[in-house]
Amino acid sequence: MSFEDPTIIVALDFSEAGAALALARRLDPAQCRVKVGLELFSAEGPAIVRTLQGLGFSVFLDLKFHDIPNTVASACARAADLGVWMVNVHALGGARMLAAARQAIPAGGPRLIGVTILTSHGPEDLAALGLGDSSERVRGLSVLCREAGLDGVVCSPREAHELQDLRAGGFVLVTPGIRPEGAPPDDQRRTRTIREALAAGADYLVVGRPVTRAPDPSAALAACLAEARGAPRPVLFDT
Ligand SMILES: O=C(O)c1cc(=O)[nH]c(=O)n1[C@@H]1O[C@H](COP(=O)(O)O)[C@@H](O)[C@H]1O
Repeated sequence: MSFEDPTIIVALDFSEAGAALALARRLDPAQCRVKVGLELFSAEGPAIVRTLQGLGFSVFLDLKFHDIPNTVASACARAADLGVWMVNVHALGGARMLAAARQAIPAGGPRLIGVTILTSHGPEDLAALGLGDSSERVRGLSVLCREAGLDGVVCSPREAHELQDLRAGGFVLVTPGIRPEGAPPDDQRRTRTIREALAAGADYLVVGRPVTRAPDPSAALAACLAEARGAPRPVLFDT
């Protein structure tokens, strides 16, 4: 892990700016990035993004856009205006929606990432949705995202090792569903530890409650960083 490229993204899932900023101020922007998701953005809007940027954080705007191509493209353009580091859309929006999102983000704008299959989905959820096996589905959607020119995907750390061939050329794997050994999964279903996720070839790890709801969030993040530093990483052969 280097100063320029923190691997861990802390999910600031809070209901208002005060709590989110109190937590952010205990974190070091050189050590982690932060994610603003549906809850915090719905409460505080673009202002919270700008405040976090002002504190020195690069921000992943996680609003998981999923709509008709024109609507998603316009939303991506507005996200790019905010100067965020990363933004995501649902891969299940399909090839035309992904292509429209890609076109809407200017060169040098945020990294555009496709959410494949949510890490909260287990086999029963996938069966009920008619989506079948998660690894096959994640691979198919990841290929779709790559073909549309996206910069990477969100997948579970359980699928990361099967997507290593797609990482050539800088396509990144972002993995939420991170839980320390023995910790409760909460609503997540496809989880792994930090060490396992990095060993499987994830590029960025999204960590929420294990840090933000810890009695000492700074110590919890320090433990995550130590685990990340000690993790083996697969060698990436660029073809
Ligand atoms: O796109 C995401 O960030 C995301 C995708 C996914 O499949 N699963 C998932 O958990 N997330 C987000 O990652 C974070 C995980 O939080 P914790 O479960 O608290 O670690 C939440 O903010 C989710 O919204």
